[in-house]
Amino acid sequence: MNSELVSFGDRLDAVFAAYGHLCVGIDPHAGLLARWGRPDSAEGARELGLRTVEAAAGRVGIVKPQIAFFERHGAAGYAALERVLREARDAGLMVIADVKRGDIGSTVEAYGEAWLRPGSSLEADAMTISAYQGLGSIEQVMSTADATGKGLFVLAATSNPEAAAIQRAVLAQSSRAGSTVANAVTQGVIGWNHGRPDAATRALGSIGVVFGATTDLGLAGISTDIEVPRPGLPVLAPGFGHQGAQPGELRARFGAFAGGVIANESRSILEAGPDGLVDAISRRVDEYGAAIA
Ligand SMILES: O=C(O)c1cc(=O)[nH]c(=O)n1[C@@H]1O[C@H](COP(=O)(O)O)[C@@H](O)[C@H]1O
Repeated sequence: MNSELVSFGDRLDAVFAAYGHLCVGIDPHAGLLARWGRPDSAEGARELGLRTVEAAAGRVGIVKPQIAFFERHGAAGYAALERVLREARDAGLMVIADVKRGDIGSTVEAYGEAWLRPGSSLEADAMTISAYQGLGSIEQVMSTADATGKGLFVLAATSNPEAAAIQRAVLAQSSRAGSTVANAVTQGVIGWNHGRPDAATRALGSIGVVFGATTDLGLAGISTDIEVPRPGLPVLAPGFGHQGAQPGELRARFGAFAGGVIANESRSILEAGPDGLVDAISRRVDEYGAAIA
């Protein structure tokens, strides 16, 4: 990594210190657009996104646009998304592009170029990614993220109940035989961060995992009372708010991982509508602040 580049993990650590752990999701569902009095179109999605960016800036540090809700409007949706991404980054927000990509290594690299390359019209600070094709398939993009100050969040133990059948399955082969899929992904990411040359000096790594806030991590084979070797593990945690998890449960649910948790709420905040957004965000900031203190 070039010596002047600030790693994603260091930037995230600074965001936590300045703004706390809340991440506002930008998910322009059709139902939310109706509630906002906006059309279910690319234009409506752009307006919801820009208004959310405006309300989030200076109050929270991170936003997570869910790309599916822009993609469903085709090319116009992508133009809307480009604008939202740019305005969010210009406003100083850290942006996690929720794209959940994954493929053979050479194709994953192309996804990395789209979402993480500095100067790309879709540039974000981090993206969500699936290691379903093997952790080896995302190694190159993990290296690229490290080298360019970007981050990745690898799906490990997601918030949807139907994920359990696959994510709790136990590996029969490999160096992690006997481990659940969820834990193998988690340990692989922890090991990657720990293996970076500057690991000992970093508070947080640049590669994180996704743990649903509604997920029983113990049942997924992930121990929350382990000592995580430096650097700490960034954890994108959706499932708060609409899906049922409450800010006050954060420490109990995440244990040793709590310090790295990015608590995402989308619908539960956006439901406040354009006029109630600032209040809804401010209230949650306080609740997570108390939960993490
Ligand atoms: O990667 C994600 O963000 C994600 C992972 C997961 O396990 N569960 C999950 O809900 N998500 C996303 O997080 C957001 C949750 O939205 P709300 O339930 O409205 O807060 C959606 O954009 C989901 O696609």
